[in-house]
Amino acid sequence: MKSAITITRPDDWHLHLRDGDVLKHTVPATAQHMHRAIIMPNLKPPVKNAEQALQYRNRILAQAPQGSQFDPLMVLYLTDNTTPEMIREAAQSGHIYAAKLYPAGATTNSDDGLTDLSRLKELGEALAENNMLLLVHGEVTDNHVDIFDREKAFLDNILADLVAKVPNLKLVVEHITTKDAAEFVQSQGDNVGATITPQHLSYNRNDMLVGGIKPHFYCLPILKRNTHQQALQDVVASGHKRFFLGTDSAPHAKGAKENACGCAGCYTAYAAIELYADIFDELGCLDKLEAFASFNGPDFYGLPRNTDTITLVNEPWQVPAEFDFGSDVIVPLRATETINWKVKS
Ligand SMILES: NC(=O)N[C@@H](CC(=O)O)C(=O)O
Ligand SMILES: [Zn+2]
Ligand SMILES: [Zn+2]
Repeated sequence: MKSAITITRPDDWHLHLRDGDVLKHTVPATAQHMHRAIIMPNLKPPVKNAEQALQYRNRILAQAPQGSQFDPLMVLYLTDNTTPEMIREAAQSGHIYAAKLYPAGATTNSDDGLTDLSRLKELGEALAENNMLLLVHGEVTDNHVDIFDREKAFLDNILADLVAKVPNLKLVVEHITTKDAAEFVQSQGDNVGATITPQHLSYNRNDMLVGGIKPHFYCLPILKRNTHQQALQDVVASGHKRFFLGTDSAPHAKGAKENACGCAGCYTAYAAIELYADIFDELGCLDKLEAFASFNGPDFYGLPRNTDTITLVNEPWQVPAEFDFGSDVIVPLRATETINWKVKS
């Protein structure tokens, strides 16, 4: 068994930092080991234009630890009022790399998301022209579509068509959860990639539902059956270069998770790279960790790879039961459990 592994410094290509006082906690958690992170714009209210994105970026940078090189890569939230001109302005700002599609109603703070998906062609063309990516929360929201089928329905009914209509658009299917999504991305050309979270690699819906309902496993898209989990594990173990690290770390206060109507999202940023190292180790593919965490993301985005390294050592440690975020208490994924890998400081 390996006792240490040194990899190029990773980045997180899908992260929720939230806003306000919690930035004091969320920003250092990610900045401790990640150089860059794609910052999700689903605030209340959302980050809808370049000016709001740059202001949000400054609030994030104000909380980065002294001497940190942390670079928040900002994202525009697409609404029914987003115009190609707004996309151009965002591109010119120098800090906004992508726009995010939240089908209205699909997930946390998506109410202002796009309702008229026929506009995707026009918006996608504007993004491609400005060298920006489209990031998608890939689930349909139709009431009659079962929650476990919503990702596949989105690929079949919306995404396949968009890729065909705007083939030069770089597009990331975020936080994929199904064999269908893994196959969809593999079947596409170089402009379609995907992020995979620690929770979707580690768990399936039995973990969430057998023996009692466990709200800290509830995230969107929802955990699927074990055959889908297996397909995600297989694709990372294969080392496919269009799949990369995106934690989707999405903290919600303990009381909002342990609730009659609990919020969707798992908090993983406290140990992001360690969680993935644990999973890859268990899958017997630690040799694939560096590309997944540190090469595939920047290569897909067309950004330089990081040049420094981090070292992970095999030193088991126990995850706290809770993190104190000032006025909120956050229960992390794998609370009280043991993680085998630790970044050497
Ligand atoms: N993944 C989640 O379950 N929740 C995310 C939103 C999202 O990424 O869909 C959040 O912002 O809480
Ligand atoms: Zn999402
Ligand atoms: Zn997310």
